[in-house]
Amino acid sequence: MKICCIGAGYVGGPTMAMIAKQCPDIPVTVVDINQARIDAWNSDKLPVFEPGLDEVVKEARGRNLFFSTEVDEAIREADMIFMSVNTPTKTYGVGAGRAADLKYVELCARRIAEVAESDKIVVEKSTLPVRTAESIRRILAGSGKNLNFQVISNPEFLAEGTAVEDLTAPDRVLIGGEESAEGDKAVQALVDVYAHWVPRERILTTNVWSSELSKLTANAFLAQRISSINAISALCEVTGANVDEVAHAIGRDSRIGPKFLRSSVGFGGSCFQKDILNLVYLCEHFGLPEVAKYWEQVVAMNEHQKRRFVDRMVSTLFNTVSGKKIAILGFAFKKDTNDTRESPAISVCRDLLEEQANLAVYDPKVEPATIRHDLALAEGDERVDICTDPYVAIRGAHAVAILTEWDSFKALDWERIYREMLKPAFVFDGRNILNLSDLRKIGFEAYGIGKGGER
Ligand SMILES: NC(=O)c1ccc[n+]([C@@H]2O[C@H](COP(=O)([O-])OP(=O)(O)OC[C@H]3O[C@@H](n4cnc5c(N)ncnc54)[C@H](O)[C@@H]3O)[C@@H](O)[C@H]2O)c1
Ligand SMILES: O=c1ccn([C@@H]2O[C@H](COP(=O)(O)OP(=O)(O)O[C@H]3O[C@H](CO)[C@@H](O)[C@H](O)[C@H]3O)[C@@H](O)[C@H]2O)c(=O)[nH]1
Repeated sequence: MKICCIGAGYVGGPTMAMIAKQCPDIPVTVVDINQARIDAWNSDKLPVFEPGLDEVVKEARGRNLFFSTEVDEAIREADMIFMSVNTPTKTYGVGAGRAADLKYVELCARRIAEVAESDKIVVEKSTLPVRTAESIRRILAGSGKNLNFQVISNPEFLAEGTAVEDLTAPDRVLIGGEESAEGDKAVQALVDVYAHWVPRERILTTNVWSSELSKLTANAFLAQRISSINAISALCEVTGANVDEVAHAIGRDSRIGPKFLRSSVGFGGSCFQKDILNLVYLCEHFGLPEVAKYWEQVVAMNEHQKRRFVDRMVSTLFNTVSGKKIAILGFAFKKDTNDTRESPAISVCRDLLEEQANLAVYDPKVEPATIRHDLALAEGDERVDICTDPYVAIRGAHAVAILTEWDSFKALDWERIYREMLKPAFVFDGRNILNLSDLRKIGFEAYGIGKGGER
């Protein structure tokens, strides 16, 4: 058995590194058209920051894990091909702003159809709309070759920042296949790969459509929990209730459970918004407008939460931030990642710039070039200073906004920060990681999400 994975991104790289680590008997080649990315995977500075990933890659790379740009060769040699390419929201034409753009997936399928010389199991690892396997099958069948192509679905549930942990001990692995003898054989081949380290009872097998739909559904449910608690946070702020206490109290009900109830400035990341919009589009496509509207509200509430955070900052800062220095702590969409895709920090910073604030941004892992790109800053734009030291970012600022829950922010010397800020010194904790009453004792005017301000 030989494995190839097309797409060496946040999913392809870590998942294949884990398979290679756990299955030393299986050669795994990860290919990508992006030469710089492949070079980085072959270097000491991996393109993806994930705790524990360096060790996993170092153990397997060169032994049975390879990164390459030789896409055709890897396809030809493999028995099983994972498609782990990006599936962003479509920005043009029919379904723009909602539907998933499947052009990269289709290109992969066409490439496989063109160069394959033997039977292949094609695994959908990318997140795809339900029934994509049908299109892939048709494209593969169009090759006119007398080969057996089995298309199975194996969505990935890892979260960034905990990818290695999630891949080492997944809650479940989901594999969906065609309901036929050939389909069962293909599913079994992938079950055998995961069974190297995942307990058999955690490997779920379903039909292919259930598997595809379960991925979108899982993300919709997860994001819905955040939007639900964030909706309640707005009510907490005007009533004197504390959203952390409410979350704790409801989470103790075993039917609700305590996880994923952290109120925040809003959810980010490359998946939640994209996947919900994809679900919304599918519902509309299948003539279910009420269902579409229901899920769309999860995204609308998230937009509202981000905007509400900025509005609260501006109104608290005497209704203007024009010309004021605001320190931004954290730019990644969550801690322990250098990924900024759909990070709430992007919209918060853009809105503050719109209000003519000057920003000093510090993030321990995000590259300055990424921040400049995300904020669409022109060369020499002096409104945003990207700092490598949090104390420099905060010195002389009117306010600090915490936008990512990096642990290091809790350990900062807040007494020193208070001394070095303008007074009154405001803290807006968009992640509820700081103890507001301690900050108030120091002298700060401190605000959290879902908590009243200085009283
Ligand atoms: N990021 C996550 O945490 C996460 C988790 C679960 C599922 N997913 C899903 O996994 C898929 C991949 O996500 P990602 O975050 O890894 O994306 P990514 O953008 O980091 O990586 C995708 C890679 O595919 C490459 N690629 C695109 N077309 C190609 C082609 N024709 N041939 C070779 N390489 C090609 C790109 O160059 C890129 O490096 C998406 O469908 C996403 O929704 C992502
Ligand atoms: O209680 C919470 C939990 C998360 N978040 C935010 O929600 C976003 C997403 O976080 P998380 O889900 O942990 O990270 P992702 O890497 O986006 O992972 C999600 O998206 C992936 C891609 O589809 C799935 O594989 C994962 O299962 C799913 O958790 C981040 O901005 C978090 O800060 C909150 O605001 N409150």
